[in-house]
Amino acid sequence: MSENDDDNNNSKKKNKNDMTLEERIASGEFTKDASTGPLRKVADSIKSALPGFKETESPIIKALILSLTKTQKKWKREADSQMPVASGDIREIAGQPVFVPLYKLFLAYGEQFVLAIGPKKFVVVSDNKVAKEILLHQAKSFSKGLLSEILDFVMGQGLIPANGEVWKIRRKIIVPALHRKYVASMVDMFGDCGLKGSAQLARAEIDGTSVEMENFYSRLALDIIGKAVFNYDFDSLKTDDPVIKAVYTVLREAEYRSVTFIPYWKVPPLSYLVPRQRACQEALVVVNDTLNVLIERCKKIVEESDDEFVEEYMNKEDPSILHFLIASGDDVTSKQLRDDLMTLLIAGHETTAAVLTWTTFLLAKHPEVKEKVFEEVDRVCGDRLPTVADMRELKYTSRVINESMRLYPQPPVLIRRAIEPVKLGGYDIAEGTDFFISVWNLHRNPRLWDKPEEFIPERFPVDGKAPDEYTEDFAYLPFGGGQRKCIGDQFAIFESIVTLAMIMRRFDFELDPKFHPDGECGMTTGATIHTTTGLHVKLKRRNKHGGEEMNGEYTASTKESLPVYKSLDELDDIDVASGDPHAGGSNGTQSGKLEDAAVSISVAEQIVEAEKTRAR
Ligand code: HEM
Repeated sequence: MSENDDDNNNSKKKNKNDMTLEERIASGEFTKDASTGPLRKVADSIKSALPGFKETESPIIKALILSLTKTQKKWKREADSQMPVASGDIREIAGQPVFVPLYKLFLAYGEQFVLAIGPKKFVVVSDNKVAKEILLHQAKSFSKGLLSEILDFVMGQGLIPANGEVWKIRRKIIVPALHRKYVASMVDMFGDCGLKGSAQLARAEIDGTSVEMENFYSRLALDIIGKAVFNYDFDSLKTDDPVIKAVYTVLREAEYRSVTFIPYWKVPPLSYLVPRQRACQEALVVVNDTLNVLIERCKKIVEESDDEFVEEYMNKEDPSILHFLIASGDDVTSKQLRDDLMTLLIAGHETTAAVLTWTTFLLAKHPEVKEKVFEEVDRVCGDRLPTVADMRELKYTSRVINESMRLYPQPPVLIRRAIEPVKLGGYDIAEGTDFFISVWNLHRNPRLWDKPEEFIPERFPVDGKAPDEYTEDFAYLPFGGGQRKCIGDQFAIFESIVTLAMIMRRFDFELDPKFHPDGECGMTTGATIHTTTGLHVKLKRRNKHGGEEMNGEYTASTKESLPVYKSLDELDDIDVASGDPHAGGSNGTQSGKLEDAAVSISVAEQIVEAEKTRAR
């Protein structure tokens, strides 16, 4: 090859490197038939080498062309029985939320294709019938695969990553804990937390400052799930304590690992040498210490109580899932119990926070929908906290949440691995194949949805059944489907309805143009979809129908000098060196707070030391 050829190739490569994924799809790079392309090229070059070849009488040339055409057709038939392959390099999916390029590739390749990134291969599924096969009919042939590997450090054998017998046994034990009476009792707790949250928002409204709602919902959901799972009051709306910091460090690490392609943390020295890995290990110690103390405390209470364990058992003072599990006589190691609690904490926290964030974003962008929600919450809830009975009446609000989960599913992709050979959508699949079921693609597939990109809560009529995987034939999977379906779906829906109703009963809101000049907030992903900018809204008190009681509550709460909470990033600056777990202002005497949080504090102090060393 001459130097000129080299230069030409380089410049071609450079141009390709500069192209966006859309331009590369449009250029046909991905859709060219790789199996027949070379033969077509040979046939074409013979034809162009013989300008008058149509007229040629040469039987040899004719036979050659005929033979090439036949082989080309045979190869094409064979290629059609293979799944299309989108091969590329990591550029196609790095640096952006993974579900975005997967959607573009789905439009180019169809509803089932292989994504080959370097040595890794995944089958990407955007077809509801295939999703139904994987999740429902052939569920036993699939494990959580990569997800189990990614989440092992934090969830161990918890319900989300567990497989086989462990999963079967734990699911049977945990599901009864979320019984009807439990979920109903949680509605009151959601209301109490919503009230605290509203007070926080009222303060910002009076001050005229905008509120970053993604942070707000994350903290509110953490407070709720802490109480619901192990009766621990994080009180994160008011304080920034070391346990909260540790929980967020672990959560962020779980998200980071789920989007990082090279699992360097598996290399033993790196898990200690890389600062973020060391911080994660230390945070895990804090979280585990806290969980151990909670487990021991709960065991003691159960031992001392003479409650009889019956179906739908619930302790009035402590209705938590942990209390149910211990009272049920669940004979399990502390490690397994910790894995279960940690899994419930993570599963129930960021998901609900993300649903509330994106619902608020969509409502801010659609004032006509917002007005309808205002009308409904005013009419149904009046000036009292929402009740379980209201859940059936707040129909339009529910549909708004249903539609928000269609446009922004949390998580946007489900992960599976075939543990034996399977047949799917006419293709033979080998054991060990990894799958991405793109819920994002399913929820926006133009074959399955009318105007898929538009926010139309009315697509799910209020007088019809609430949409789920069965009403929509697996085209709608906000909580997954089949045997691994979410166990907290009802809990999460009620939590979202109550929180939204409480906030919207009290406040109107719009995007703060200072932070969202283009009306957008960007997307980035870990396990759930986050915004890139935060969700900054300006609040305006609603007093159209506000009765005395609510106005009273509003004034009383705003009199208290509530601290405006830190952003999640600012958690890194929290001063835990003082050893005061409630340095943010709380006196640490609320129900459920650990008296002996000192166990964690000493470890937290070490974290601070480690960070200081790192900063130096
Ligand atoms: C809006 C909030 C929530 C959303 C969108 C959501 C979504 C999901 C999805 C899609 C799955 C299936 C994952 C898969 O098939 O790979 C799942 C599983 C699970 N979810 Fe949720 N979830 C939410 C809230 C909760 C809550 C509040 C809890 C607990 C209190 C919870 C506990 C779980 C557990 C334990 C599993 C694993 C079930 C199993 O594999 O057997 N989730 N969730």
